[in-house]
Amino acid sequence: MTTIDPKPDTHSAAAASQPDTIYSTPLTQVPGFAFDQAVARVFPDMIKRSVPGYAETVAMSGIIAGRYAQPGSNLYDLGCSLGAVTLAMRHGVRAEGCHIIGIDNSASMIERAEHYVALDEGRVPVQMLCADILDYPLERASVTSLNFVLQFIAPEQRLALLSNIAAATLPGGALILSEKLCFPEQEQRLQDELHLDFKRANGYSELEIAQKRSAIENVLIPETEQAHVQRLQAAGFSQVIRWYQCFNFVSFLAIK
Ligand SMILES: Nc1ncnc2c1ncn2[C@@H]1O[C@H](C[S@+](CC[C@H]([NH3+])C(=O)[O-])CC(=O)[O-])[C@@H](O)[C@H]1O
Ligand SMILES: O=C(O)C(=O)Cc1ccccc1
Repeated sequence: MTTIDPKPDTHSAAAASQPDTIYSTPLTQVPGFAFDQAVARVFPDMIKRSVPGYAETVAMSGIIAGRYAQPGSNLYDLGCSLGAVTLAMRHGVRAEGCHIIGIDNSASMIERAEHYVALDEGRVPVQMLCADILDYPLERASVTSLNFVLQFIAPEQRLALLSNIAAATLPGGALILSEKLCFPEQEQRLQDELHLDFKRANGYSELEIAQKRSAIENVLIPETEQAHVQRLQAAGFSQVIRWYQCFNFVSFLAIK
């Protein structure tokens, strides 16, 4: 029997991460959040402690890649950061002749991602590129991942990006879209509280939580589930399902 070996945690950055203390001391002015060197250094710890369900979306990207990868096609990890999804897809793919391309416009992220990919012993060729996903030409895509990335793209550019992805996707191909959601007022309060409790339980102080919140305001712009589903359909995907949700973080599977 062939078994899938997801391994993203031991193979990638997660094992070697430094603790996230970026917002632990009071800042006179909190700068807008950026994926710079300081963030890249602590990223595995930061995302694990900040995004409920992150490990599951990464691991299941490998499972989804196993089902949807087509022979001789490309798999894209757009906004790949340190390449966690890239490596999960690499260990999930069974089809022959596939290539995986990870793209991120943060040089600090790509530099580190290349290191983790070099340490990984996968059969499928992987390329890590420092580029803007808004103008990178995609082709012959069977599986594309946007794992908590669209939320950082200006809202007016989101439809064009998704339309480009859909146009480059082979019939029957898939897009995995993971996002922070927003909700009608009452549910928003409840989901926010649960997310805050998650951060507290992971050791973040009230100061860290408050300063991070201020840093991501107007940088991470969440939308409703309805807005995402409608836009995915408008972009050219014929079927959209929500396959996962943990508090205010969700993942959709869109099929062309
Ligand atoms: N226009 C752009 N072009 C390229 N990259 C971009 C752009 N805008 C933002 N990014 C990149 O998108 C990534 C978002 S993090 C993704 C986690 C990863 N997917 C993971 O599964 O570990 C999510 C988070 O931190 O919440 C960063 O590395 C940015 O540099
Ligand atoms: O920390 C938060 O509140 C988030 O919404 C998630 C996040 C995770 C990593 C970088 C920026 C935002």
